[in-house]
Amino acid sequence: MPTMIRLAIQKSGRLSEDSLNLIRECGISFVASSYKLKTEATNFPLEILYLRDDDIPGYVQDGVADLGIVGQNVLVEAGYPALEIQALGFSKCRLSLAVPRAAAYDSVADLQGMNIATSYPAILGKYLTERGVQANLHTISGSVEIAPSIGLAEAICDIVSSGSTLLGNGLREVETVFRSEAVLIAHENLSAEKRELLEQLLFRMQAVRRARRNKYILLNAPTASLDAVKALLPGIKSPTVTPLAEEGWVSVQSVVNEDDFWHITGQLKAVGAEGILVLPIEKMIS
Ligand SMILES: Nc1ncnc2c1ncn2[C@@H]1O[C@H](COP(=O)(O)OP(=O)(O)OP(=O)(O)O)[C@@H](O)[C@H]1O
Ligand SMILES: O=P(O)(O)OC[C@H]1O[C@H](OP(=O)(O)OP(=O)(O)O)[C@H](O)[C@@H]1O
Ligand SMILES: [Mg+2]
Repeated sequence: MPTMIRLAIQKSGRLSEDSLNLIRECGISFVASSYKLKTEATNFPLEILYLRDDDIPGYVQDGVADLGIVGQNVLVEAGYPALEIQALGFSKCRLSLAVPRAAAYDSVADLQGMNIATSYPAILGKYLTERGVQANLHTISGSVEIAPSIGLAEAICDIVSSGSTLLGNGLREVETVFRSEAVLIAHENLSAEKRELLEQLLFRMQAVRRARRNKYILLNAPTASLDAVKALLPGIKSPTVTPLAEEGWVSVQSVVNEDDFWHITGQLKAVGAEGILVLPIEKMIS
């Protein structure tokens, strides 16, 4: 039987959709069903396991799964940070300490002796110890933000993204303990065949991620402005320039980084560019 590589992803939750999208954008097809907890891809030797995210680091550490997609918060809390091989750029969030809105708070030293509710006792314990603070950590597995209002704790440490859960529960963020995003993790001793499959997957993931960070840009410019346009659009090697049917004009095609895009577009217009079109890129291979 040909070698298959086994990837564990979250069954349902904050990581699920982006994990499935990433696999699909890598050109891997499979039938996902909410009942089947294991599927095989039809066009790549990949088996997908759908699990609770907390279980994924342990399964990959033990080699039950070869690969996994999980938040760094869960990976570090489980004690296996060394399994990380690639940050994936989604599910970005932070683990923060928060106190009731009206509570006085100057510095982390104010947490000395307090009861703090969290689902991340290992990360929080290390953070407090490094700062010489001793607190009583109460480990709860969810709805942590409720703890102060029901008298369970005076502070909490939980995941924050927009901050609306804190706001809705009368809490204010006072310290960032840890920053997290989704990562690809791998078992440390993969066979040579599985390592080769991992390399192929990483190559595809990098092409997808580079494509997401860049846009394809097409524009018309007066030939007299070409040097100024070229200086703004370095492209992968250099921009493609073709003459237009109208004398004295050229069409320019290039790739721009999403972060620089609006800034560069303004400058292109200022040097005479017209008819600027911007298109998404599906894959980008260097
Ligand atoms: N609000 C958020 N914004 C961005 N990322 C988040 C947010 N909340 C959680 N995450 C990230 O997504 C991961 C999964 O979050 P989720 O809330 O789905 O976990 P869960 O409830 O523990 O799921 P499971 O049922 O699989 O145990 C978290 O560990 C974190 O890395
Ligand atoms: O800062 P915000 O944007 O409000 O996000 C933070 C909330 O998101 C997560 O919970 P989620 O909604 O995933 O529910 P869960 O507790 O069931 O995991 C996390 O546990 C926080 O409660
Ligand atoms: Mg979980």
